Parts: sequence; C-alpha cells; structure tokens
Amino acid sequence: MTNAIDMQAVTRRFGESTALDAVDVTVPEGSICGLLGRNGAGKTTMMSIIAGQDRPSSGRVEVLGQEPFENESVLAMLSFVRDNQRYPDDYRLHHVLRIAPDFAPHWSEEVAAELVDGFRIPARTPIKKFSRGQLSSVAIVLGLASRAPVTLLDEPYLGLDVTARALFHDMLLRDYAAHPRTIVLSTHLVQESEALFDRVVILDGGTVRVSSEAEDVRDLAFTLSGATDVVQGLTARSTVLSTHTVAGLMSATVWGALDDESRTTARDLGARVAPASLHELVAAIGEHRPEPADLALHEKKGVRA
Ligand SMILES: Nc1ncnc2c1ncn2[C@@H]1O[C@H](COP(=O)(O)OP(=O)(O)OP(=O)(O)O)[C@@H](O)[C@H]1O
Repeated sequence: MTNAIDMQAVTRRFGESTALDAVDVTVPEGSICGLLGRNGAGKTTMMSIIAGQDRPSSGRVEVLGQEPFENESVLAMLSFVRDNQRYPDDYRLHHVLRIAPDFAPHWSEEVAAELVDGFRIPARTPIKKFSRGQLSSVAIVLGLASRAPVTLLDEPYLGLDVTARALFHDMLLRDYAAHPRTIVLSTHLVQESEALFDRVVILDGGTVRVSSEAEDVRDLAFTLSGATDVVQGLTARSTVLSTHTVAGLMSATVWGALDDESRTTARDLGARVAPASLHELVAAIGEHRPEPADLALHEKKGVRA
C-alpha cells in the first residue's frame, strides 16, 4: 500500500520548546486517520508541516511522494482546514464559494450545496460576524467539497451543534466511500469520531505514543476494575497508564494484554477486565508519565509510550 504521508524522524523546535520530537508517522493512501492527543501535544504543528505551511527543524516529510514545503504540485492536491481560518473583512459565503474551486481542481458543487443547506450557513451575514460553529461549518464545506487527495481537518468540530456534527460525519463517510482519499482529522471528541477512523495516531508532548490500525487499538491496553487491593496486586508489574479510585474501588488502564493466569485470578477475585476504548486510551496516555522501563516494553511491541 502506498503512503500518502510519510514522516521520518520529524522534529520541530520553537526556541527552547520541542513541539514534535523525532516523529515517525505514515498514513496510507485512501484512509481516514484520527490524530489525537492533549492540548499542546503537537497535532497542529504536525498538520502544518504536512500541509507545507511549516518546515521541520530536522527529519524528512513526504506527501504523495514529494516534500510539501513551497511545492506547488503537492499543494494543489492538498486541503488544510484549520480552526483559525481567516477571511477578508467584507467576505460573505458566496465569495468563498466562488473562489474555492480555483484552488481545488476536484471541487464538488453538490457536496458544498448539501452542506451549506444542512448547516444552515447564513448567506447575507459577513463571515467575520459568524458564530464559532458557523465558522467551523464554512471550514468543513471547504475541506469536504474540495475532495483533495490529501485533506487535513484540524479540530473541525469547534462550536458545532449535535445535528451539524452528525451531518459532517454522514457526508464525510458517504463522499469518502464514493471518492476515496486520504483524510487526517484531529479532534478532542474521541468517542464521537472513533467510528470514522481506519488509523489512529496518538501524540503526547510531541512524541508518537501510538500509531496503529484502528481495529488493533483494542489490543493495546485494557481496563481492570475492582477492589483497590485486587487491582493493585494484579497490575503491580504492569505499565499502569492511569488509575481512578472511588470508595475502595479502583479502575486502572493498563498497557499491553493481561495473561491468562491473571485474567482467571481477576475473575475469581471479582475484578472486571475489558479492552480499553480509544477514549480511555487517549485519556490514560495523556495522564501517564512514562518511565525508561516502560519504553523498552512498548518498543518491543512496536508502539512507543
Ligand atoms: N509558533 C509557535 N511558537 C512557539 N511555540 C509554538 C508555536 N506553535 C506551536 N507551539 C508550541 O508547540 C506545542 C504544540 O502545539 P500544537 O498547536 O501543535 O498542539 P495541538 O496538539 O494542536 O494542541 P491543541 O489540541 O490545544 O490545539 C505547544 O506547546 C505550543 O505552545
């Protein structure tokens, strides 16, 4: 399978701080990749580099086989929709819809029209007076109607109401099925968007913690719930990403798999074992501060934490 996006050892420093640290990420052509992680994890920085709007301090990035920075032929195949998109002061929706196809050779009038109608985007109000959700709606129209071979959607949900979010999901999946392309979507609404993803990348502090097929995510970690002493005993030698306690009960999100013996013991002691959901995994990785010993464990499994 060809990779639409290939990042090797990409580091981006801003002065003293490191926004991305030796990031290796590949996204196969024709997939939807969820880019997840806490505030400041490095998601926007990564997307800006993929979109050719920023350059790595070191490392290599290729989009559709070429370096994207200041590369017209890559930029023509790319749509990057970010949360702080700016428009000229006097712009109304029709101005945007009139010039957008000039920058998007695969532009779909039908997709744009259906979204504008479904989102109820005002036609007469200047865009600079739009609400937060209405601005997100315009950004989604641009991102999806462009049908760009590589589409980057950075936090497309900001301020969107529940009906609009459902419309966005529905249109994305419908149009993607008819016109497959590569989509990277960053979001904090993990539970709600989980079903969209073929691949998942979880960043934390500029480092890739997980880069995996979505269907394999359930094998990466488990949650163990029960009496605190039972959970602590069973996880004493495991990499515990996060714990939550209430009234003598503990729930732990633990990296890796529980061996059969521990699973039987857990059941006998009344503890419950379940695969960690993507939402639990993202939250737990955000809480966890890895120790050097953890790194060895995760590298063995091909996933770093
Ligand atoms: N131009 C810049 N100058 C200095 N620091 C920056 C710059 N851009 C990003 N950073 C820093 O890099 C880190 C990663 O920021 P980034 O915007 O990529 O995070 P994010 O994962 O998109 O966060 P959020 O979920 O809050 O949008 C942060 O610590 C941020 O402060």
